Amino acid sequence: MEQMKFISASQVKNVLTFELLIPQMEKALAKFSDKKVVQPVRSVIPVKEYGGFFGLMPSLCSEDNVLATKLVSFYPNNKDVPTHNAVIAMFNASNGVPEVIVDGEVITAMRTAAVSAVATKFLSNKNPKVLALLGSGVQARSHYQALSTLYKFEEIRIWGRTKTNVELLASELNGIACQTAEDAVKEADVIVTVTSSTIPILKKEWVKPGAHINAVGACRPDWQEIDPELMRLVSLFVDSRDAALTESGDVILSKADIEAEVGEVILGKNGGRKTATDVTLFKSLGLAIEDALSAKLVCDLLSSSYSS
Ligand SMILES: NC(=O)C1=CN([C@@H]2O[C@H](COP(=O)(O)OP(=O)(O)OC[C@H]3O[C@@H](n4cnc5c(N)ncnc54)[C@H](O)[C@@H]3O)[C@@H](O)[C@H]2O)C=CC1
Ligand SMILES: O=C([O-])C1=[NH+]CCC1
Repeated sequence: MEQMKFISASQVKNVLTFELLIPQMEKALAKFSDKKVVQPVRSVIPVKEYGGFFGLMPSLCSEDNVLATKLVSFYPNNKDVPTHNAVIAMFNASNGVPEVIVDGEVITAMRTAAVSAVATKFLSNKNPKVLALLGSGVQARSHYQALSTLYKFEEIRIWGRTKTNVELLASELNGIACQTAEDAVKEADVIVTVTSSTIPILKKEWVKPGAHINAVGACRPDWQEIDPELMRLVSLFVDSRDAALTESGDVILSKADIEAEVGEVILGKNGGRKTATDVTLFKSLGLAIEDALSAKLVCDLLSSSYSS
């Protein structure tokens, strides 16, 4: 057997851009909702001693000849190493031989934000001007970059649990560090929740009519980021219905009705936002096919850069 290749985080960073990734994630969401992907809801085992979790995310998309699995850990209490770590193992779909291991840290950071950018493109009102970020970690930075690929925001408002991190991020993004989550979101057209909170941090009363929310944290059935009353008010879109009903505390505990998968909106099977004053919310949990198609894109970009 040929020696298996390894693609490092810095190699991923060198070739992957949001301009390339956002359209790829649009295709991933559409293929998923068009049932072109074989993918079980991820299995997750808690690592109770350390407050961590370990997830297995396999997927097959025969039309792209992609057979892969992401292995991802999330340890929200980590201090000196990243809280999310991953590898993506790519197998040859025609004979089952493993071919490439791709570092999954940068892919997880970028593909999650690229997916939120796609959801925002299909669900938000046109020309959003004020962006609010609740959280100041890896995904907050990545979401700013992905959304700024599509929109020119006039104001970036940031709130988080740790004041110094919020101030640092605000100075990096030329944004406004807010004292409270309410201050950050009350004028916002697009709101992104990217925290490791397990209890609601975004309240219904603060959100202006017409806003769009990307709710990205709270990936356990007993964790929440969003006030249940807000969940019941919004038009709710998800990446996967099955995953939302299995993994999302925000969906399960609020008993909010799911309007559609974002992939169904992309495919034209659902009309998305109904009125300019609706509040739309995309509940993101992360799909294995997003990782598989991102890793394929990285492999294709690297092989074209070697051959040119
Ligand atoms: N939907 C998806 O596909 C993905 C979701 N995620 C989720 O997104 C969230 C953010 O991830 P990262 O930015 O990579 O993590 P990170 O560790 O870099 O940042 C986490 C942020 O949450 C804040 N935080 C932690 N506990 C909090 C609390 N109780 N209240 C308020 N803020 C709190 C931290 O101060 C920090 O700003 C996590 O919940 C993570 O699991 C991450 C990757 C993919
Ligand atoms: O899709 C993903 O990689 C994750 N979703 C929540 C934590 C990690």
